[in-house]
Amino acid sequence: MQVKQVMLNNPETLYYWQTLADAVAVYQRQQVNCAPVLDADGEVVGIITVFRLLEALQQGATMATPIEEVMDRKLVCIDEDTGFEQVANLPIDRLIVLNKERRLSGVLTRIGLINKVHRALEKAERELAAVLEAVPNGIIAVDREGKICHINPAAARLLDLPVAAALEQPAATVLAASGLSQFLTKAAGDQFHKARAGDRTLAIRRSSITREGHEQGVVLVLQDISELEAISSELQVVKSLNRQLKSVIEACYDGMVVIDSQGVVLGVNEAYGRIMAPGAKPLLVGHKLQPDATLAEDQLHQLCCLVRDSRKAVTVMYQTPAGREAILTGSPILNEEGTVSQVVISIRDMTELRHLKEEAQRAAAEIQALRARHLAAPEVIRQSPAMQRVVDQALRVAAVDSTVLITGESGVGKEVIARLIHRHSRRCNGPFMEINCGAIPENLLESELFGYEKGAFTGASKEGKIGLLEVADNGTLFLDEIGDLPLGLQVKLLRFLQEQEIYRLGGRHAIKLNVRVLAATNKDLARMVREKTFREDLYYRLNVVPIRIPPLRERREDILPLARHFLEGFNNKYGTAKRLSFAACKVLEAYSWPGNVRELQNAMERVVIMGEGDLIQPEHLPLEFQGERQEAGKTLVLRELLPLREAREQMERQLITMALGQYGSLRQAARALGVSHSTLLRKAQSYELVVQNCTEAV
Ligand SMILES: Nc1ncnc2c1ncn2[C@@H]1O[C@H](COP(=O)(O)OP(=O)(O)OP(=O)(O)O)[C@@H](O)[C@H]1O
Repeated sequence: MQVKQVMLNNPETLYYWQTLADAVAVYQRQQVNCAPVLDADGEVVGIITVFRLLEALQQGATMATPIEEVMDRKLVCIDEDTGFEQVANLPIDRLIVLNKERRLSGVLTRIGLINKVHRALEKAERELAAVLEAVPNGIIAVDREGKICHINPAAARLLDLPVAAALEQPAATVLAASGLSQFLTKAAGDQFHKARAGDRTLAIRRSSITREGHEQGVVLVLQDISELEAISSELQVVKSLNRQLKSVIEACYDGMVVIDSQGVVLGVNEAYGRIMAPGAKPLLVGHKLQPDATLAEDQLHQLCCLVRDSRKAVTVMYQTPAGREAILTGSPILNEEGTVSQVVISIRDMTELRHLKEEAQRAAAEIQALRARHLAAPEVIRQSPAMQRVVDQALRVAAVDSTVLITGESGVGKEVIARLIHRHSRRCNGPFMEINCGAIPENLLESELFGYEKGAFTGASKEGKIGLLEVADNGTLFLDEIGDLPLGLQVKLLRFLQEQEIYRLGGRHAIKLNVRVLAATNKDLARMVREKTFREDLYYRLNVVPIRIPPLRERREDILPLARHFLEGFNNKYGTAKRLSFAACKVLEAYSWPGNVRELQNAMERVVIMGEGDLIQPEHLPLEFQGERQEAGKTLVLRELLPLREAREQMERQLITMALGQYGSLRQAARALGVSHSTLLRKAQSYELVVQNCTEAV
């Protein structure tokens, strides 16, 4: 055979020879013991070892001899398809590569093999390095000894150190500087962890590199999530703000609609439907407002246009088809260019608000009335037949719903009787309201009684006010000092008594009520009618049932029971134990009591507070009592200037009362007064006095 050349395992070195002897010499010189054999075309046709070659040559072998026959036993045969990776770890020195016909196609020594593997690995490594450099995540590979065997630029950047300073360094030390060494240990597991490194937030994941179940190293993947975190927290804030805004709008008692510049509804709450279009199809987000769709929608559309054009907040009033009154305020939201990007419309239901206010006022007034009623339980103390008659009358009249006019001097107990009537009437569970017509200026009195609508007059409260008549609905209104009611109001009161309905000041709607009116006066209303200072029609309307309470001096039997009643009350109040001496009782009984029961009540309180000792003597009583005692029987006491006719009437009334009280008989009394029996009877009748033993009620 003609062997032209032998290629040694070192591919860079080619040796040419003419004879086999040359080849053998090359082998020996290179100190190798095997080599491929190439044919004349340069194709590797076999492998041959030095010793086997010599041996085979000696035995006359040719290149056609099967390879197994000349193969060194230490060699392993592989075919061309077997990968380098699979044989790289085999404990062999030589590798023979066969072609398909199982003929030798090449040979690799360990060095050549490793070189080849290395080259492949280096290529793969270069490709991997390029990939690792390109990825934005930081990657740190740590070998079995715990040293960093790879760190990509992203990781070096995140840890703020040069790649060279980290490579081959103990990973625990390098990562300790950034506080990340804990993630090297198995305890960190293979899930993501969040950690701070400098001013960054990192997501870290640890992966083990294992071979045959043993950990060979660790790879840490680092990701900078600072921006992500910031964006995510911003997103959270925006989401939560959005949620808050939605719930605020929804929780609003007022209606709210947000509309964009094109008239498309961006948001609407439930209150909108309740106020503007109850029961109608709801206004939906995304709906474009149409000018002529519904009244409510048309209103929104118009308001939106007004706000868009003026770029200012606009307020309009709107009356819903159901008769509700609403105030709509549209406010613009301007964008950076200064044009209106959205319009926020708030809708306030004034009807509801007004009703609520009235309800609250009524409730407050009723509470006050209830309290007053419970606090002032009218215990009517009486001993005299005259007062007993008054009480009987009151109880009788309580059962019917008529108007009552209670007359009598100041402090006789008119209010007490009024309360008694209310308490025993069907209305006793309703309010008892009272007003002193003489204590309130005329202009105020009207609004107090009838109430007023908002803006009815200058200075009126914006929301309007409910009047006492309305508060007293289903109850009783006690008009004290009715004689002081101005003429203008007398007309209004009369109208109310006839119609049982009122108009508030500035109001156009009649309000139906169910109120019983009790009136009281210490004035002579009949005379006022004559003098045209009190309306006759009202007088007769009020005077349906008249009750006259006699002054205390005309019912002296009541003085001591009342005095003891008040004394007991004040003893309880002030923790005293005062009682009246016989002499003091006589003084009290003799006194004329111009201030009536109220004066007696005040006197008892003064004595309890000021008097010394428990037994009240005449000297403990107010000075005017003593003076009158001395003067009593001699002269008539006048305390104030009054018209002669009134003085004469008072005097006559007193004298007739005294005479009747003293003699008990009309004739004897007439004789004592020096008038005829019929004159006395006529006068007693005109003064509405009771004449006992002679006639019944006069
Ligand atoms: N018969 C009575 N029994 C118990 N207390 C009485 C009686 N009469 C009057 N009083 C008390 O005397 C005081 C005055 O009574 P009241 O206010 O009813 O009189 P009035 O006639 O309405 O007075 P005015 O004309 O000033 O309005 C009240 O404190 C009342 O409680």
